Amino acid sequence: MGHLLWVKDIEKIYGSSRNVTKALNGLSFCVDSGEFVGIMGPSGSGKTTLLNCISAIDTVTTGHIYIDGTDVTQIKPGDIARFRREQLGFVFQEFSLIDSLTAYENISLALTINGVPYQELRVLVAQVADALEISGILGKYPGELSGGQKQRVAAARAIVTQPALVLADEPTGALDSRAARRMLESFSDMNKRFRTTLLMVTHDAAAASYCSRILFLRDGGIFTELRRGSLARGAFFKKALDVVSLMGGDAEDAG
Ligand SMILES: Nc1ncnc2c1ncn2[C@@H]1O[C@H](COP(=O)(O)OP(=O)(O)OP(=O)(O)O)[C@@H](O)[C@H]1O
Repeated sequence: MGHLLWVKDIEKIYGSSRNVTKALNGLSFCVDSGEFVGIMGPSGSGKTTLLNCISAIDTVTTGHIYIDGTDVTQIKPGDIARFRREQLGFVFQEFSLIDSLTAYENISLALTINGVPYQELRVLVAQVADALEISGILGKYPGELSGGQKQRVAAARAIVTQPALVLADEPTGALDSRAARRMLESFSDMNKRFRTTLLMVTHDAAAASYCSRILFLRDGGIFTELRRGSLARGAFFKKALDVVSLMGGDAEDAG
């Protein structure tokens, strides 16, 4: 099949006969291994619904979603948690770290659950901590970290299991612009260094300009897509802004 993620003709309909919302409307696209793909689109265009369907948090009404050849829509309920733990990494706007665990423990938790031997676990955590420049704060608790540090710990936790795909939903939404930039540089670095495949929902064209490709959703379908190619980030940002304004959004915020 060749593609790491293949979203094939999905529809997601919420509600019953009198109050129906088609959140996703015949949506199809592919992501290759090693891509860093941004998802943009106005509020209500289906971005979160899409991430929820890809991660089997929600079910599609029709269609199929393949991750590394496995049809997510056909996974038995009892196998979903394991599939998520082994194949996916998540980064959310609100960090979702466990406050009673140190940064090190937060990052290594999934490895412990997966039964990774202690020595191997130490090496894996050290490697991602180094890449995300958080080696010096691994002993701290989330309450002792800045927003940007917390988000880099969350990113380390997402990639330490070497998942097929990392899903990020507004990962810079709660960060100031400097911390956001650093986080996005970390994502870019993770993408290049570990060949991590990333799918990132964002309202922010500047954040999306770190991606190699941006998919623009409207009314639950693909409005258009942009490829960065050899463009400098600034030029890609301008192209993304043009699409945002064409879609009727605001220059700073497509939502
Ligand atoms: N649980 C639900 N029940 C009914 N309708 C829903 C539900 N979740 C989402 N929707 C509807 O589906 C559509 C897509 O919503 P979704 O949250 O995916 O959009 P979004 O692009 O992520 O928006 P935002 O940028 O505001 O987060 C919207 O019209 C929304 O009202």
